[in-house]
This record gives sequence, structure tokens and C-alpha cells, in this order.
Amino acid sequence: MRKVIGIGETILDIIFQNEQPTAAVPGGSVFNGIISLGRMNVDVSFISEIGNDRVGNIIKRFMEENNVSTKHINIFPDGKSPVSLAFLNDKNDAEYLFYKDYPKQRLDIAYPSINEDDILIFGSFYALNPVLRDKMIELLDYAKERRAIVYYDPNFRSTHKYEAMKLTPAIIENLEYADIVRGSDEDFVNMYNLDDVEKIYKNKIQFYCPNFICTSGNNSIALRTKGVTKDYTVDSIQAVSTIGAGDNFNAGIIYGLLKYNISYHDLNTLSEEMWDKIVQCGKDFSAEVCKSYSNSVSPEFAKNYK
Ligand SMILES: OC[C@H]1O[C@](O)(CO)[C@@H](O)[C@@H]1O
Repeated sequence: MRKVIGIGETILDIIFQNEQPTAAVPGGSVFNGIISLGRMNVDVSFISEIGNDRVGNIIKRFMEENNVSTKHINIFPDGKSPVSLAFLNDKNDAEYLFYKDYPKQRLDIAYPSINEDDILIFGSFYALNPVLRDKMIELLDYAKERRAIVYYDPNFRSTHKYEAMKLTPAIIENLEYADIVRGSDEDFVNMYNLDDVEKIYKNKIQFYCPNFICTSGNNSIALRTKGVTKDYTVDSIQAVSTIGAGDNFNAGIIYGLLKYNISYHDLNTLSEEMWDKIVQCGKDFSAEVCKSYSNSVSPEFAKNYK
């Protein structure tokens, strides 16, 4: 059975509405998608780290309850599990405050095995952080050597905008490793000060990675590949919280690749019709997650999704 391997941070999101906490849910960009895939009964492995504390225990239990193994989670003795305060605005989009206290020694774990056609997903600042860079490269090299499909979501938040230049070499390296890049319009404004999809694809992505998807909230989705140039519309929905929308778009795309048996070798010659079906999965997962405070698709959705 094909496997999906994720690497990224785990964090407890405390969600605020009108300045009052309304929910606390385990989160993290790659984490949110991996939980959804676990609920869909995909064979998933997640590489991450948590503290030996109450928050860490909540996250660990949550993973176990959702078919995500904790075998590759480093439980660090010093420091604390990360927490975020996510303040929802009137559109139910979040503004974050992060609280992090990591130890010096990071990701002290063995990696899972990776086989041909498995899918590795990575992204966010976690994929750029100089402290974790050697570990990240080790995993990416291994995934490439094994011919896994590598999926990269830069998820570049405005808090890192000031260091975009400094991070450029690592971003480029990540793009080179990637077989699919999916980012939001905000990511590319924060990284490159660009908001034109054509320019982003032609000047910043295409040379390194042929398959590109750019989402822009509830506006359109742009797909650019060697053979397909297409823009998709997004149905507007009444969102309870948009937290995890992009993360679950990724999960949907990955689910689509598995559902339609797309192998590493098929990826660069997919037809427009096949991309339509895969993008539809991304849209479905993303819309579902906006319907509640949960950061992942619901178990009911997972049970009924065809
Ligand atoms: O950037 C990290 C934050 O982003 C999210 O993954 C949502 O996309 C949250 O769960 C997490 O707190």
C-alpha cells in the first residue's frame, strides 16, 4: 500500500472569537492534512516533535485516535510543546500568535522507510528553518532517491516576510526537490512581492518544478503544468473557520493522486481531465474543513467521501 509521509510542526491552536477562546484543537500545517488522510484510512507517517507535557499528550492522543502513528514523533524532555492563539476576524480567517520553546537538540528520531510512489509532504517555515535544514535535506534526498512524489507547500506567512531574501536559497532548494508546489497568493506576495500567477509560475517556479497550483482563498485556483493551464472557480461557502483550508486542499490533492493511482512517472504527463478530478478532491477537502473549528475533515466526511 502506498504511504504518505509528512514532516512539520505540531501545535495546539487555541481559537479565539470576539477575544474569547472558543476551541482548542491540535494543528500545524502538514499535521492538519495528515490527520485528514489518516481519517480517510490512508497509510500515513508523521515526523515531528512535541514536549513531554500536557499539550504534547493531547496531541499524541489525538494522533493515535486518528490512525496516525506516533513512532516518528520526537518527545523532547526540555522545552514545551508549541501553542498558538488563533484570533478569527469577521471573515473567520485567523491571525496567529505563536508560543514556542524548543530545545537545542531537534528531531532526534529515525525516519520512516519510503518507497517508490509514496508521497512526501513538507512545507512552511519548518522546511526552511536553518536549525532543521540538515535533517530536512537528509529526508528530501532519501525521498528523491526512492522516487517518492514530493509535495511542497511554502505556506510563507507575513511574519517571515522580512527574512524572505535570506531564505531564498532554501526556498529554491525546496522547489528543486518538489514534484508539485501548491501555495496561496499570500505566500507569493510575502516571498516575492508578486501577485500575478503567470509571473510567479514563469519566473519563480517552472524552472524548478513543472506542476504548480496557486490558491487564493475563496477566489479561483490556478493550475499550471507542462501541458495544462487552467483556472478553476471556487464555490463560496459560509465559513465557521478557514483555519486549515490550505492544509486540507493539499490533503485533498494527495488523496486524489492516490485515488486515481497516479504514480511518480505519470505525474508530468497528466491530462486536463485527470487534473480536474484531482483538483476537485482538493476543493472538497478544503470546503469541508471550513465548516467547523476542526483543522481536518470530519470522520463523517471521511466515511462518506467517494
Ligand atoms: O502556521 C501554523 C498554523 O497554521 C495552521 O496549520 C493552519 O494552517 C495552524 O493549525 C497552525 O497553528
